[in-house]
Amino acid sequence: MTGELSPIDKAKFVAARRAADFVEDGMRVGLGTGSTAAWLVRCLGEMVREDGLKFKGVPTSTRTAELARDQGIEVVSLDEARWLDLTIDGADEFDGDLNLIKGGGGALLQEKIVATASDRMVVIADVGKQVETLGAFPLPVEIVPFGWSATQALIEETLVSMDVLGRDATLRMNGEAPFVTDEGNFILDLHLHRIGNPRQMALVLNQMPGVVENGLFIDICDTVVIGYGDGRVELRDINEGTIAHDRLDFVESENLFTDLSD
Ligand SMILES: O=C[C@H](O)[C@H](O)[C@H](O)COP(=O)(O)O
Repeated sequence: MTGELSPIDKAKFVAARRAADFVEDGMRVGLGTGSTAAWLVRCLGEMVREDGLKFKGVPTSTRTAELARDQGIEVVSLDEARWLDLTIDGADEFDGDLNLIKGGGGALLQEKIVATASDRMVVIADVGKQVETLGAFPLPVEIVPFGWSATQALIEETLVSMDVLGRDATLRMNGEAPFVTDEGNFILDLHLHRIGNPRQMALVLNQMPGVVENGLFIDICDTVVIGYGDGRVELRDINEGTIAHDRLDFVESENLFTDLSD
């Protein structure tokens, strides 16, 4: 069964499985969105059902909320939890300073609010998400629908003077209609290729009237769990660098892996 899954899926799985061990009884935990975070939610569901793990999960999207409930996880809102011990989420890119691009799945706004309300953010990612400089992945920016093309024009104009290689901002579509986020907004994907100064970019974007939030997560992530297709995982901490190398035994975890991928 494991042989039918791609190395990238295995890498996502092992990162998620390793990070699930950070969750302890009684914690309030932010649950990310995306394919890697979905592995995490399934792993945690298994731990709730099989091992009696007890924690409250705060989802970062309606789809994560649905999956978490299906898995038997107790789901509460951020307003009920107020403050979280931990958030575990995926990323589209991470750099050497553990700064991130997120929002490929359109959930960046709730993800940033939840991660910022947490004592610790752990990112789970396959090694292909690691980059020297952020920006090859188009940067998602959540904008209000009103006057969206004026916001698009303002962003493109502003990018001309910044340390980026591209300036196209394309409206994300869902078939024939604009993609709409859980908060009822649109997404512009900025094709920058290289973001020389992510901190400055994040500040400049968030100062524009139509912009709600951008997908740059600066100084938010504390730890990255990097998964490899052969089962290896590396834990990298913002202060201490690499803190552990592990390997998940696919033979031992094959049942879990098989059950979860159904
Ligand atoms: O909006 C989506 C999120 O930021 C995801 O965490 C990110 O796009 C990574 O997703 P995936 O794990 O599917 O690559």
